[in-house]
Amino acid sequence: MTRTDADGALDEALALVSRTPDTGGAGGHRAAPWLRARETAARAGTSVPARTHRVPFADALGEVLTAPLEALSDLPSFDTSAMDGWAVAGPGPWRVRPGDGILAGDEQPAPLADGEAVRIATGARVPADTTAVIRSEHARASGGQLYSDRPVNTGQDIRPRGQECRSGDLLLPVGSLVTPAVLGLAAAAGYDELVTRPRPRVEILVLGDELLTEGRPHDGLIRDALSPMLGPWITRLGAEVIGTRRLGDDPAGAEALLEAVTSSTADVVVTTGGTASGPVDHVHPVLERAGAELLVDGVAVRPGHPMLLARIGDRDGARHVVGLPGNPLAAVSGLLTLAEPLLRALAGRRQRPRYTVPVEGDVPGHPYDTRLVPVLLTDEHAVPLRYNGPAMLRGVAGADALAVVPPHGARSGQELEILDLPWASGGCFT
Ligand SMILES: Nc1nc2c(c(=O)[nH]1)N[C@H]1C(S)=C(S)[C@@H](COP(=O)(O)OP(=O)(O)OC[C@H]3O[C@@H](n4cnc5c(N)ncnc54)[C@H](O)[C@@H]3O)O[C@H]1N2
Ligand code: MOO
Repeated sequence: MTRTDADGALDEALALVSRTPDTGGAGGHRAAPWLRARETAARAGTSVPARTHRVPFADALGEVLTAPLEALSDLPSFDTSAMDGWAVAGPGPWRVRPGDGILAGDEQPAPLADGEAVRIATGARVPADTTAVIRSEHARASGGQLYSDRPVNTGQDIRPRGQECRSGDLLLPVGSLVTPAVLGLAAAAGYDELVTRPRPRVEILVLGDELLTEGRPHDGLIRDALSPMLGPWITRLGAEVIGTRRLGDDPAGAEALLEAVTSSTADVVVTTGGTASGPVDHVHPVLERAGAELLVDGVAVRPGHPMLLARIGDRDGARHVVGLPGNPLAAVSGLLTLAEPLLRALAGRRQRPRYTVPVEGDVPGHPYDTRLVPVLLTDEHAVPLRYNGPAMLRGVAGADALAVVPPHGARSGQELEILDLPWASGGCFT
């Protein structure tokens, strides 16, 4: 890049379309501070009453429990050998019981007599009156007698019934995220199905006449970069995407948008484009016609400042609309600022813990607004990436996270809040 190019790209990244504080791109409405916008989105989701369903394990993965996970039996449900070796009763040496010994899954074995030993496998039921299990590598059998190489402690290598839990114990509370480990625990505790909160349903509407669905850009037309990106991204945020549709900028597109925001079966309608105040920017007028309440109308963040969040209907039957700006990195900014906290809350999930990382190198800031900048994460630093202009995906496509840069920028080494990208955090089981 020449210096002039770099300056131009930076200006665009900062999107200095408005140099006045507190005005968003959305028709001069007051822009919400970035952090407050995220909190508003989270609160909007929390205010929607939770639904609940009973589903097989595969469908429960990634949802949260709406009923406590209580043990359906003691775990372990019988006194269990923790090692391959010998079950013994009383002090040694011991008489070896003839036969093959006891394997995992066998019926309850006959009790041991005092001074008796029987071969036993890991996971097998220990006979009544067993006082200890001796590992095979610590014992010698010879002439029908068993000898231990080392002192034997009462109870050693026996997992007593109920060691992990008693039947009825609370294993996990309501609100726990169903992870693969939770599925394992639930299976061990005797469950076949789980009672969870259904993931929020999302419909995606991509607005714009200039969008091509295949081939190379030509004649002023560009490829739709958002349809391929948003569905899988929103799925990884823990939602169920019920469809992605493209709508034109003409009156028919506006009517279809009105129909969708007023009667979609989705909990959340995500739109892209049309958030600004251009001649064919339909989102605001349509939301007004739909009687929507604008919860966030512009955010003091670059890129993405015209993003919005609206609610249609009362709390019990509320549907939310997240309006993402059309510029692709601005849309990513809206996803992380509004869609993610809203969807987490609607899914009953905790908001992600906040954390900071020192940034490598100085980062220019916007005079009034927060910036979100794609970064790579090393062991020590967040390294800002180039190609972070609002219309560019080149930076974020190679990024682990976005760094939150406060107004006026950051000095090298300054701690910046980090928003992990869903695939980098690896925290999504969808
Ligand atoms: N007078 C003003 N103009 C603009 C302002 C402003 O404050 N005053 N804000 C600018 C900013 S910042 C953004 S971001 C955009 C937001 O615009 P819209 O949400 O109305 O989006 P569009 O105008 O429809 O598109 C903007 C841009 O993005 C391209 N785009 C749209 N959809 C896609 C897609 N699916 N894939 C790839 N690219 C897409 C579109 O072609 C435009 O280039 O408004 C600025 N203007
Ligand atoms: O620059 Mo705009 O802020 O791309 O959303």
